[in-house]
Amino acid sequence: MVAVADTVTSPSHAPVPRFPDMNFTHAPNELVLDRYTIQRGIGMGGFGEVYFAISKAGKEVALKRIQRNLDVELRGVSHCLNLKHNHLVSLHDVCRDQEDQAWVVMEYVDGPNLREVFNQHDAASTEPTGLPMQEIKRWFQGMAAGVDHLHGAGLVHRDLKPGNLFDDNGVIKVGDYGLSKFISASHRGGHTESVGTFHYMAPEIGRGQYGREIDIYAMGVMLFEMLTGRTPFDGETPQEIIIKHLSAQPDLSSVPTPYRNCIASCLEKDPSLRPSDVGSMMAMLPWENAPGVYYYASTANEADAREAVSSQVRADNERVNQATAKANAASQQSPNPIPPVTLRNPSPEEPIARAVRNSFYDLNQWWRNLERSPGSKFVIVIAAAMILLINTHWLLPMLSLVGIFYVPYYIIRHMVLQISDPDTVASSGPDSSVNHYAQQHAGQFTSAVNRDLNRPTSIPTKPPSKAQVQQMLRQSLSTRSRITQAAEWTTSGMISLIVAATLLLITSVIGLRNTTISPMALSPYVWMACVVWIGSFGLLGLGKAWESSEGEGLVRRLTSAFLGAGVGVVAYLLADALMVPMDMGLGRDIDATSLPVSFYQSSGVPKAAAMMAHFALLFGLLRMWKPVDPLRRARLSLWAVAVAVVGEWVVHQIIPVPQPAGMLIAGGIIVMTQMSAPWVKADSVATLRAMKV
Ligand SMILES: Nc1ncnc2c1ncn2[C@@H]1O[C@H](COP(=O)(O)OP(=O)(O)OP(=O)(O)O)[C@@H](O)[C@H]1O
Repeated sequence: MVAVADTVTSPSHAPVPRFPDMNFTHAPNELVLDRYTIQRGIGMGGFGEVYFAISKAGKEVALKRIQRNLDVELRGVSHCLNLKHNHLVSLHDVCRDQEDQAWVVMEYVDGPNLREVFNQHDAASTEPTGLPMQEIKRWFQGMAAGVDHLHGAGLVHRDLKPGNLFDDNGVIKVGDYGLSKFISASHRGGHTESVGTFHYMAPEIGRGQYGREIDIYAMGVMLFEMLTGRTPFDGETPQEIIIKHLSAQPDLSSVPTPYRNCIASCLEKDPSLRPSDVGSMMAMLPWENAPGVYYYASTANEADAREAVSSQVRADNERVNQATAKANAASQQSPNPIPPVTLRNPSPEEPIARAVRNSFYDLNQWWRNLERSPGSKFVIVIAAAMILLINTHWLLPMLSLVGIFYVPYYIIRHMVLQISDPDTVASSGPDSSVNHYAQQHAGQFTSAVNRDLNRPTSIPTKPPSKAQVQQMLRQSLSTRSRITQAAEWTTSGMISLIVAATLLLITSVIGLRNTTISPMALSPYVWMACVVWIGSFGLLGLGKAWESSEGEGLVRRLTSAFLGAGVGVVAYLLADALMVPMDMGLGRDIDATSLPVSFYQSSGVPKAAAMMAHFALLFGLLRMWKPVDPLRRARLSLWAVAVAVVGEWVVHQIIPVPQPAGMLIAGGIIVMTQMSAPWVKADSVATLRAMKV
């Protein structure tokens, strides 16, 4: 053994040794595995020593030298090499040296691990306190994204704990995944195994069950620790801690209320009672998703998950996770399981977009792992730039062409999926806002119910009534900030703009199929599309403002009528500007001469007042805001469209407007608002009701 840490001549950017007193097997400047020069020892864990080393090409790596007596199945560990994710510490290689010593080569993470952050925080305070909320969110969301990716790939971490979470220049990364599975557990432990390791171990580990629920349990423990500065089950010895895991109930009194339900659920002794996946767990927290982060759901994205791993990995996981399958089968038979709130991304990523994204990711990974000197890398960049420049004459037109076809296809696909997706908690916006909705509804609902019933843990008795569920959902909606609401409104508005453009295309293609296309022929269609969009944008705004309560009917009708009047004015002005003939269809039902002069010209053409009155009556009479309510029964109800069209016809009998434009506008507004407005699917509500909270 050589004491190395204090004799290191490490590069200036290398961090200060964390364990200066430790004895490491390898000394600085020693070449291992024929290509890595040891710089210094970083630390020792349950599996062996970890070194900071530099490859021949100058790349920084962390080398884990597995303890000699451990029985390592390297073939198994190598499966983890397939996993690439922003929130996972990359495993570069797993190999043996000439002495048959096993090594794991991985990405070197410069920043501290969460254990070190906890220690620093503890040192600064006299009694245990939680980390700042922003930090908790950052660490936890990063961990969740990494663990979710592992689970999606069919892997269970098995050793989640603060020491395995790293802060890599602001990006939280999960390390050490998969290793414990391939290293014979019976040999693990050694002199470095600390009591700390046992704080995060789920009770079923003792029975040899290693489903992903053990990771959920560990995440629950860590969330508890981040919030309170203590672990839920503590003790002097491993045995004491294990007994508490097996039998004691966590004391959640020091945990802030919005997090209690989630933690209580994660710390259930019975794995089948825990959230079934990371997405369900995150949905129970009062947080929005980090931008661009989506979670696999237990059932929803299995197809995507399968794509993420090779068949070899799956075969291996099947073998290793048989115990998990048994546990899950048992859980299905167990009485009264709490159904997981599985809320999913409504539109699986478009295949071409995914392929492009993956290619960029692979390119990026290849570049980062490329063992070339900075000089040769520079030459490669210049060569690539030259090749691109020389080919711009055909590349640019081709890209534009792809854009012209691909962008509309992408948008339409996205919209169609939003409507047809059976399990969606729908939203008008991009995926992030869907997840946001899902989280708001599920997470805040459950915590709100518990708050309401003054019940901190999740031991249920009676499911809430439908009215209670609705009230809870509205309550949860009311907690959202104005800025969030405004952002959602704008997103809905953008979606409805696209729907309006699509409607314009469809109606004009049908309407003008036998006519020569001219600006004059096109103008009524453009006019209708504009009016429909303005009407639905206004309604979406009302819907957003009113979504958190049932509201007072008369006030809403009056407000809605005002909005209708505004739509009427805009319709009138636009018709004037676009020179749309406004006398079409007017004489069909009512003789123009019998119309009031203040509303109509002598030719029967409606004045602004007629348009205002018509749409005000329509909007007030039909309660047009109803199709925008996120708790409406169906996302797109054709009944609502039919009612709007018939209602408009009835109003037309009293205050005529051009037809069939009037009916098309009324129907169009209802179609567009329903397609663009967020919606909580009835089944999701039923699932929430079924939760015995
Ligand atoms: N990829 C890495 N980059 C930088 N430091 C690392 C890396 N992996 C591990 N370390 C550090 O090396 C030390 C030992 O890590 P190791 O994972 O072996 O032990 P552990 O997490 O304490 O225990 P266990 O082996 O039970 O997971 C820790 O201080 C850890 O922060």
